[in-house]
Amino acid sequence: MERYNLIKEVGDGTFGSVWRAINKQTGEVVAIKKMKKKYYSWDECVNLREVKSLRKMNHPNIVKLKEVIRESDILYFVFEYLERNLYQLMKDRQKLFSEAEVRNWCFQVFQGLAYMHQRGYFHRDMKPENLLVTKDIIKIADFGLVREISSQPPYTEYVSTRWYRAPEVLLQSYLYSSKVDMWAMGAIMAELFSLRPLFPGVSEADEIYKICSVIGSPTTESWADGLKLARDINYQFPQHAGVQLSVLIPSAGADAISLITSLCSWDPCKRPTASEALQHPFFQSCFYIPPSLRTRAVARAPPSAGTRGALDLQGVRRYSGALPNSKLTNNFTSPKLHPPLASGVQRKLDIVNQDGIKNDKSMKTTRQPKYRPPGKDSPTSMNKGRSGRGVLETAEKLGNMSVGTRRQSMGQRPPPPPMKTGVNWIPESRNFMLRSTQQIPTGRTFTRKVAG
Ligand SMILES: Nc1ncnc2c1ncn2[C@@H]1O[C@H](COP(=O)(O)OP(=O)(O)OP(=O)(O)O)[C@@H](O)[C@H]1O
Repeated sequence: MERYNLIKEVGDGTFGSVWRAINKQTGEVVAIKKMKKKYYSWDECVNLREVKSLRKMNHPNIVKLKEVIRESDILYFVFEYLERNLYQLMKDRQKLFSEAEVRNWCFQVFQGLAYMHQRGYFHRDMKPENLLVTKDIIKIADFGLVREISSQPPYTEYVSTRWYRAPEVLLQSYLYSSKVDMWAMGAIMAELFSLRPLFPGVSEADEIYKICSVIGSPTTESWADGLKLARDINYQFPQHAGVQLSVLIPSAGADAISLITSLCSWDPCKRPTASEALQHPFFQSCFYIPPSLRTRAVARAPPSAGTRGALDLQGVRRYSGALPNSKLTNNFTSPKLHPPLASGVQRKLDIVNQDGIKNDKSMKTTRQPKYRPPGKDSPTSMNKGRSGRGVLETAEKLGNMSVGTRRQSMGQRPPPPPMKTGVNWIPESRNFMLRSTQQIPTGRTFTRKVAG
């Protein structure tokens, strides 16, 4: 760690604090995540999901893990640095993003997701804070909860941040899939358009209530498996007709509404895959630029979601035309805006901003209340879903609360050193190496609050 100068703490997550740092040798700016838990052997470290999955991923829209360092039983991840996360961008925003901006970001994120899912992983904690942005480029970060698709269910940890949590996870299905990331993307897309969360539940039960209020309660047609899942735990969905998303998100065009609708389908099977989403008409004006061409492209066009200006790039493939399925149809029927949806949400943010200034004021935009997303439901970030709670307890909790509450490039590297205690390494795909340091001071703690 003596190779790095730590500049400033830029994030404080469940598992670690993140610092902006500079590599003294190369001058490169990096992000260093100092894990909160202690690691007493390398074996423990290499088995971490974040390490195992990120080692295998090399994609322009997935944050690069450059190096892993273990020193004095503290584990540090060295990532490429990105300027801001999407939540920070939205929080500071005074006017709505243009559709072109939303399209460009989403196109890139879906490319990252398509790559990840095709490589056999799903993220499980997609949220604006985990999408990092530098200029036009957006990358998926935080692989702490990533899962191998081939891993055997049941998945007993209760994952993801509430507002972006898929209904099957809320209902504690043992069998969820990469489609949980697609649900989250629907919610994130809507939020990018409106600068307010689509399903801002204040509890798990309220989360389901909010979802029902917006997309209408599930039916046999829309999610037969979900009704069965609910029956199995003795849970009754609150009954709502739903609203027109186009009314709720007036700044989104018809194609965007169609894609959000499709992503936020009750039934995971009815949500498009990431690759299918890339083919949606919403992205008709986007051009896929293969990663190998992106360095060349970057000087002339946004790197991942090319605009028409990128047409002359060699090797550019155009996605166009509608998907040949009915999943993309907006099938909302009720024009009635449910009262909770109109009320908005008031939250407080208590976090250090980019300039290191602690901000605990209520966040407000000119158009709607600013907000602070919830943390995960437990301090450890994962609730032990079924292991700590029986299904009856879960149903009771959901029932009681819903009814009546209204419901990261390194230069030349030496060959990989042997992995042993006290030796640091860099993932194989990016070469390994190790040093030692003590430079990261004990992390300060920032608290986040959700007001009211
Ligand atoms: N590569 C990076 N470049 C710049 N900032 C980063 C980087 N990685 C993380 N951050 C910042 O640190 C925050 C927390 O990082 P991260 O999500 O990896 O930590 P975590 O402990 O896993 O958090 P969580 O509570 O979401 O699980 C991010 O929201 C982001 O603002």
